[in-house]
Amino acid sequence: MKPLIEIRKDLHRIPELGFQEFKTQRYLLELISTFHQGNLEVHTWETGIFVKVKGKNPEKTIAYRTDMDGLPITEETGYEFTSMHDGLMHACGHDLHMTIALGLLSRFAENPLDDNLLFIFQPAEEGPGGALPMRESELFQKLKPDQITALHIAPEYPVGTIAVKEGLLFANTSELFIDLVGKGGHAAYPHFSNDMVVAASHLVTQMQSIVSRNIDPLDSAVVTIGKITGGTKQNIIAEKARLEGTIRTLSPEAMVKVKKRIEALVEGISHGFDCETMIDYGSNYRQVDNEPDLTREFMEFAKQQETVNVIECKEAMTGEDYGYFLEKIPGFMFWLGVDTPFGLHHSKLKPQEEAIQHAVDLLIQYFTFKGNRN
Ligand SMILES: CC(=O)N[C@@H](CCC[C@H](N)C(=O)O)C(=O)O
Repeated sequence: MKPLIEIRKDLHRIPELGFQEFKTQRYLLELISTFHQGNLEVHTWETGIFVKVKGKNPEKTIAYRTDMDGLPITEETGYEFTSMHDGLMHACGHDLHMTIALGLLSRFAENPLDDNLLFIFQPAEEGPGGALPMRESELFQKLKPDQITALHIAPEYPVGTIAVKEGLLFANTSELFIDLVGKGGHAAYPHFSNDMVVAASHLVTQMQSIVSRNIDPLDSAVVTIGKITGGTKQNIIAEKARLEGTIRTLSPEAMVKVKKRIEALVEGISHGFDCETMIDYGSNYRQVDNEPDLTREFMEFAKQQETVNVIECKEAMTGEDYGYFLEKIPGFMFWLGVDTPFGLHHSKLKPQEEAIQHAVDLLIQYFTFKGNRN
């Protein structure tokens, strides 16, 4: 097999958006077809893939899940293997996550464990969310694992460090799209128009009070508007404006509360500015809740590995639709240190590639510990 570092470069060159991971799927299938096939069962699902490695004497199935999609970001890493797809980039580490899965799969294809392993290559993590429909698919119901593991790269930790905690690791998320429609007109005659740039600006400012005034200070939430569009030209009053954002909370209850407040403020804007408003919550992800016993066992196991530094971290406001797998299957996710100054979703994100082999070595040990009975 090609060195893992080269595989990661190949995958890095071809980022694709959610449910459009056609080249990525083809690349993965071609590579997997070069692995020892005797113990493998390969199934495609939409642009994703399930690969079962049949165990020698299986009593259970242990799953490893990786995401597959990239982000709509124009890459600025300066890599010689930079994205070949204009405006798209693997800026959240899914190229590394997939490479780690391939490293594990090639190893266990040749040397199966007593138990079955299931590799889940999941599309559309960044949106609209592949985990829930994949989990609900007939295929998954047939292959259903007893335990599941996943990792996410962490720019802030050195290579060799993993960070994890029992219970809540990632937040509940909801996308947020708000459309405002008023009345356009000549910039010199504001009194004949109904300006949606002004209405949208008020709404953005008002929404800042939700976290500071409606959420218990000892709880936490995020309301971020990441994109505003509106209007057509500098001397035309904008008839339409659109806000695009995301909501993050540490409990499903707080998510309901934040949404209620947004709805009340949006209704206020539509009365106050005499405009039409529409709210769309896009895709919603369930919190990532690590099952305590398996997480503790994994942490204890990892601490015994000489090359691994284990940190007990705090929960983060990032989201992950992997939470939907954890809703039904006991398991956990952990952060993998990749030591880079630029954060997730940044156009200059350059994870240290040694982290790949580090994760593969750790997970070979861990799956062998969990899936062999001698
Ligand atoms: C790990 C990570 O960065 N995940 C994404 C998940 C996207 C959630 C959804 N599309 C949203 O924007 O709310 C994140 O942004 O946390």
